[in-house]
Amino acid sequence: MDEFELIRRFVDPVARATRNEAVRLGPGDDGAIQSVPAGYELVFSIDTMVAGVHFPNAYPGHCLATRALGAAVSDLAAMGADPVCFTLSLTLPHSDEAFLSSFFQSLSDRAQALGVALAGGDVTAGPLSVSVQAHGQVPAGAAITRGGAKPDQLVVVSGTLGDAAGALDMLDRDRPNEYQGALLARYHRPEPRLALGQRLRSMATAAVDVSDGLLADLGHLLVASGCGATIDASAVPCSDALLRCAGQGAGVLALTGGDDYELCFTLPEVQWSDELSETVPLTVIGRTHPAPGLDVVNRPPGLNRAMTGYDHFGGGRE
Ligand SMILES: Nc1ncnc2c1ncn2[C@@H]1O[C@H](COP(=O)(O)OP(=O)(O)O)[C@@H](O)[C@H]1O
Ligand SMILES: Cc1ncc(C[n+]2csc(CCOP(=O)(O)OP(=O)(O)O)c2C)c(N)n1
Ligand SMILES: [Mg+2]
Repeated sequence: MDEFELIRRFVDPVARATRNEAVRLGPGDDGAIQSVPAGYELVFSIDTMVAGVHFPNAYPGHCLATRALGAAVSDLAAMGADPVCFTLSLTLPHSDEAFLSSFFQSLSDRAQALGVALAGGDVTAGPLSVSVQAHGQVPAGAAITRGGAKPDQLVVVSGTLGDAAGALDMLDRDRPNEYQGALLARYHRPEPRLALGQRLRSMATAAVDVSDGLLADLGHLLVASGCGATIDASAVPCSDALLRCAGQGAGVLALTGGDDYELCFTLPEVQWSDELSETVPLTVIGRTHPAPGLDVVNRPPGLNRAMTGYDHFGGGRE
């Protein structure tokens, strides 16, 4: 199958199935055209996933599609944006039909569920990697950035942390038990917290999605905001599945493991209410303060000072 047949057979049907009215021109031209309503701003972000780095070298096409799209759209959630469309850059060692059908079928299903249209992309031959640029929109001025946290605000996280990192050493398991299966699902199928991000638009002062690890990503938020925080490690939410699979190791995974794509955000205390947890459970894990730095109390066994999260040039989890 040549490049153009691949586009005709696999890309075009997904573009048709996911099409929305904001995409005025989809795949087929030199560029795509997206209309942004008056009073809105475009939010966009690109993420690349490389075989052997972000996913195992032997990885089913359908898992790769859900993982790459979920991770990319998660950045829109962290900004409080409404998802609109995406472009896809695919580098493939060869045009394997079975792999491509599985990849594009799952891409189509997931894109429809997340409300993003495939607007364009690129296909090249080479070592397997996938880049997804996600586009969203927000009312002008309403995006949540990493830089708005102020001292004496709550530090909150969604869902549970450490699950996807807990799955790393079971990725090649044929028959996972129920708990291992739950962790693997978190790794293969990231769930961008879109509804939460949109809800937080008028409330959170800063937000980040947890891709590298909580300590690393919250650290980025604090540096951007020019303040510090103290968090209680024993308050960081871990799933039952992680506790059963990782035991004593769960605490370190929750603080330093990446790939969960939960949101971590700061909130003035007056904005806190239980009903914020409607779409996903939320947990207050600490509070910001004027002095820079991230302090962790009730540190779990095995957490050393240098561990924060994934660094591509620092040898993985530091
Ligand atoms: N090659 C690059 N060119 C321009 N900006 C970059 C590049 N790599 C990273 N950045 C920017 O640096 C910031 C941090 O990147 P990253 O850690 O990848 O963010 P995220 O976790 O949201 O994907 C982002 O704002 C991103 O746009
Ligand atoms: C097979 C495999 N999958 C996943 C990981 C863990 N991992 C790889 S990259 C990464 C960080 C997230 O990727 P990055 O490109 O930094 O995403 P971004 O922060 O830009 O969203 C993590 C936690 C691993 N070590 N091995
Ligand atoms: Mg990135």
